[in-house]
Amino acid sequence: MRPIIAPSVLASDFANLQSEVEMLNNSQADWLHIDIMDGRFVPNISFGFPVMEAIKRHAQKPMDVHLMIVEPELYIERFRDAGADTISVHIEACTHLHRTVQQIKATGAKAGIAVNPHTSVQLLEDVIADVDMVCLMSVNPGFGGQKFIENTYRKIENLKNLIIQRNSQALIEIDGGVNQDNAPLLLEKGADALVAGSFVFSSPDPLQTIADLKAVK
Ligand SMILES: O=C(CO)[C@@H](O)[C@H](O)COP(=O)(O)O
Ligand SMILES: [Co+2]
Repeated sequence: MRPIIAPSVLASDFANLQSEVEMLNNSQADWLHIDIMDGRFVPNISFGFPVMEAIKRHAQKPMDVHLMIVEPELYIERFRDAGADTISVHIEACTHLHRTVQQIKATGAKAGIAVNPHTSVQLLEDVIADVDMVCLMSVNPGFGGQKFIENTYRKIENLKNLIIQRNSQALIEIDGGVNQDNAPLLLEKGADALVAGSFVFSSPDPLQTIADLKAVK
């Protein structure tokens, strides 16, 4: 199976957001990855609802929204209204994770759980059957352009085993430092979806870079 490619709009040129989104529409990207940072869960602030709605007005592909915010349960419906197709919340930010997953699904969005590099995937044991996706962070969240953490390969294996054991349909998404060099092994270990920000938008030809990632086996 060819990977799902989800370029992260965080790395795009915000002064030319419409043309960046149109480039993604014309590319082989499957999803638009939307990074929401609140300056509390992570030490950075990205953008909020008005920008997301502006992206949605031009996007012709599903929006994969990665919430790096505390108390995400307060904003799930608003992110859905702003155009989210998948909403991922961090396990580290949710006291009542099971409830928040049900809340996301009740909006009609797909539910994802994002997991920081230090967090064991075993903590997902009792919720994995309920989710559509697990977003494994392969950098510490908060910034684009960071170095990929190698331990991610082992975590994919552990997560894949858990998904099989629990008869879950969850997709495995890898987020942070993804490039053409690490993509083959990520897919071999069991990744389904690859987020790529700086690798795509800093490349001389983003359309070709996305096509090259899509072609990785
Ligand atoms: O969630 C995050 C960072 O917190 C990511 O989605 C990054 O935005 C991916 O960017 P690169 O590491 O590919 O530059
Ligand atoms: Co992200």
